[in-house]
Amino acid sequence: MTADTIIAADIRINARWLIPIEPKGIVLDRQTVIITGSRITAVVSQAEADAKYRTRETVDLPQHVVMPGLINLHGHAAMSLFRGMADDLPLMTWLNEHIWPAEGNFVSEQFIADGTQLAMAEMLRTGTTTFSDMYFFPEVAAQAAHDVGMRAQIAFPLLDFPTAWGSGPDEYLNKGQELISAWQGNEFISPAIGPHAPYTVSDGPLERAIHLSTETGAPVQIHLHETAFEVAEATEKLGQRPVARMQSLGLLGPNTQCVHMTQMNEADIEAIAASGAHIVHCPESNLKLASGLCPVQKLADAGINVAIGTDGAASNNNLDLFGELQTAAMLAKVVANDAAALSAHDALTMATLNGAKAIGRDHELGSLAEGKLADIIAVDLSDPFIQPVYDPASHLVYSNHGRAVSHSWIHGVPQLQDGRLTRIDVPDLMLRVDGWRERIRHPRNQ
Ligand SMILES: CSC[C@H]1O[C@@H](n2cnc3c(O)ncnc32)[C@H](O)[C@@H]1O
Ligand SMILES: [Zn+2]
Repeated sequence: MTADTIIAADIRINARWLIPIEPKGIVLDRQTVIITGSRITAVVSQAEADAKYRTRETVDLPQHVVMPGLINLHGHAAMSLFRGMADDLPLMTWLNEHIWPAEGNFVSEQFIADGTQLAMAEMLRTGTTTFSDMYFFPEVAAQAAHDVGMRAQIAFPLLDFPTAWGSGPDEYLNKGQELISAWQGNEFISPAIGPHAPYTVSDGPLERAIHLSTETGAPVQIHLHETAFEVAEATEKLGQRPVARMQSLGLLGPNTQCVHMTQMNEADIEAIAASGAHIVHCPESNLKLASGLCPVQKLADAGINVAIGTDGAASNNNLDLFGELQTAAMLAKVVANDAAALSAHDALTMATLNGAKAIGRDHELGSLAEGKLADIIAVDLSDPFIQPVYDPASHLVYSNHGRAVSHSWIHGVPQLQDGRLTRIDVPDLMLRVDGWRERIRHPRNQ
């Protein structure tokens, strides 16, 4: 090889193991990922990298598995400030008696800025590089994610009633339109439309949300079939199950992400499959609020794309997507009565490529391949809790927790180095978070 055949690049990551996600089920040994600017320009053996590439930086990860960054497809980031505030309650009691009153008292632009940063710190520490958010002041959340350099789908909220962010559907939709105009086409932030749920949004605003989605191409994300109560109440009051109502309104389609999806019958599954809508599975929130079970394997067998999300830290109570995968894989087996349901590799695909598909970005995110964006994580498998290593995919899902994530890059920019965040001032953030704890827990607010 002569000097002029040597290729110049920016970063070289030498990994002990590599899980590219595509092709599915593959684990490669001693591979190198080459990054040039924001993209992966090669995935080659370390010997080939030695011969062909010269980079300005080399990162040796001799005990690590390298894979695409995780995609947390459903959450309410700033609700991290309400973590542990109201536990052991069913959904409607949790919302009506605790969360909605607290949101009325505390949600403001500063609450969103600080809470979103807290959530991003946790997500980055545990391997997430792209997240989806549905919460108030989405313009503040979008700016917060952009400032840190995280990728995010930011869905503006749509409800029938007033909140800290607006007086009702007209204002939510007007402000939402502004959010879409401001961020559409941005490489980091994808604006989206977030009608809260069938029981909080009536037909008129839902139809306007569908129209806005068709007009702008912005995806819709909605909580749907979260609890048995939701389905029973809708059936009794409206004579229709929520999935059927969404189908007749025209909300189901390839640009729609349905979150939770418990209590599904055969007709619901058929309707979702035929529409091409995506499902976002949130197993830990479903378990903690005793909401119900999502039949993940059955949905996948029906050809539905199933992604995964943590939901907010007030109902989970963490944003560790590796922990969520463990729960998802374990639960899928019981629900399907089949220990082979949702294998470790299927679970990893759910948190990467399936998430990318749901937001329409699988051409550039969700796997490690030449030309894709350099959103990459490394997990250190050297600790006793994760040894010995026969199959790194098994450990990532069944033995790991996000605490073993050591490095991450988003758009080729390092976000986590040896477990330390590069773009968030954690001590300063903790002071602000503690200020919120004092305000929220002050006796006058009890
Ligand atoms: C439309 S802004 C988000 C709105 O949703 C509330 N919320 C948080 N978690 C859940 C959940 O699991 N189901 C339904 N609603 C949820 C949040 O508190 C905001 O008010
Ligand atoms: Zn939610």
